[in-house]
Amino acid sequence: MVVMPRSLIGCSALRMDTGAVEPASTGAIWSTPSVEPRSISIGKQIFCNRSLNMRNITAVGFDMDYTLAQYKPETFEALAYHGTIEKLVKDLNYPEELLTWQFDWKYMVRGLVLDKKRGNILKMDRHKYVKVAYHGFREMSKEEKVAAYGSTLIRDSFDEPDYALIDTLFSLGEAYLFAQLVDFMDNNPAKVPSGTDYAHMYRDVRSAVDLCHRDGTLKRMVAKEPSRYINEDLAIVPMLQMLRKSGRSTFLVTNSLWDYTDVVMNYLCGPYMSDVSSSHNHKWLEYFDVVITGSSKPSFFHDDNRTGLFEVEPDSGKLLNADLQIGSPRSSQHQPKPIHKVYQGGNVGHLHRLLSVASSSQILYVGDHIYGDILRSKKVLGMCYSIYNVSTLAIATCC
Ligand SMILES: Nc1nc2c(ncn2[C@@H]2O[C@H](COP(=O)(O)O)[C@@H](O)[C@H]2O)c(=O)[nH]1
Ligand SMILES: [Mg+2]
Repeated sequence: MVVMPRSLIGCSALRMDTGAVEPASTGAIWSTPSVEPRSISIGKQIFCNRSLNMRNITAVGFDMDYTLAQYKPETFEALAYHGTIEKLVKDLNYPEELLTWQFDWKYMVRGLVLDKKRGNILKMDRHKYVKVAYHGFREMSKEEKVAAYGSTLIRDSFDEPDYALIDTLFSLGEAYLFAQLVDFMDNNPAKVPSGTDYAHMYRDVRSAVDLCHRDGTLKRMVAKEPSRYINEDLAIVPMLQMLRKSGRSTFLVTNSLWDYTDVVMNYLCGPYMSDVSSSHNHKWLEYFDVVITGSSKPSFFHDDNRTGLFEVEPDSGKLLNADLQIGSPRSSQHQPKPIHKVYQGGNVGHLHRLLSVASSSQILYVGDHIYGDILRSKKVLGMCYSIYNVSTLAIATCC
């Protein structure tokens, strides 16, 4: 029997496995405590909002970061948090005392919304009614909430540019830092750079976080010691093997670039590979038919996306022009699969050709990002999409 990888089950499973005890003061404010004790651990429960006939699925694909690779928030998000503070202090003139701040990785959860202008953190229901609102770390009264967000009849869109959605686990650190900065500015207005308001602080945090992802602050550290930042998951390889044995193609589409993807996937598939010591061991590629790195999701899923596709030479990382046949694939029988399997860029049309699938409805894609991985693809293409680790729930499939 193949066990569902922990990475595809939900982050609460991950927390339980670490043995961490939830402090009463944190983590609970955004969620309703469960009334009954569960006899089955959350890591083994399966949730779904509709069924999917796997008989129609010929290719199953995965996102990498926070889908196959479950980062340890206590180390990975803390790294991002401290890296961001360093940039705020060194490059953007924030006071040095920020360097002593600590990050509570259990405090924020996905699904929250930041009100950039007012410095508030909101939890709302599906009708966009603000249920819980904090200004920094202070809970707002009902009167304050009504004054800011109106009565039940008037709804804001709660969207960009005035609001930011905390919709990936990558955003937990920046949401926490934003709340800290709001409190800090309220209490020490003279200590923040002049002309700064809440929205300005949010922009500073966002650009510092963005830089941490781009300049190697995070990826260099993960590459040095993957086990410190990523949970080992022994169920990933058997799951991929099971899918391939069933005759389905498997693929990876990630926004990470090749060098980092290779590090992370080597680590995740490492226990199943004979020689993980070699940095040029790309044995993990045998578990996939196609690997697309630097995919720039969500635009990867736009049907009008004209981003070029490159072949990646795995040993050197060199990019070569990819020579794919033009035209749409007609049927899976007539299209020989290309022999190269690592690519950068491209779009969903290239993916179809590489997999030799004629229709998006034959593809199941598993991702963690509700907008980047799921909504975009489903809305634009009608691809068969699946979310496995949405918040602490697990599986939602939609065709
Ligand atoms: N430049 C930025 N990159 C970011 C940010 N948040 C996450 N990331 C990077 O995106 C990919 C996600 O890959 P996927 O496998 O989930 O498609 C990974 O490399 C992250 O480091 C950001 O704010 N800015
Ligand atoms: Mg991801």
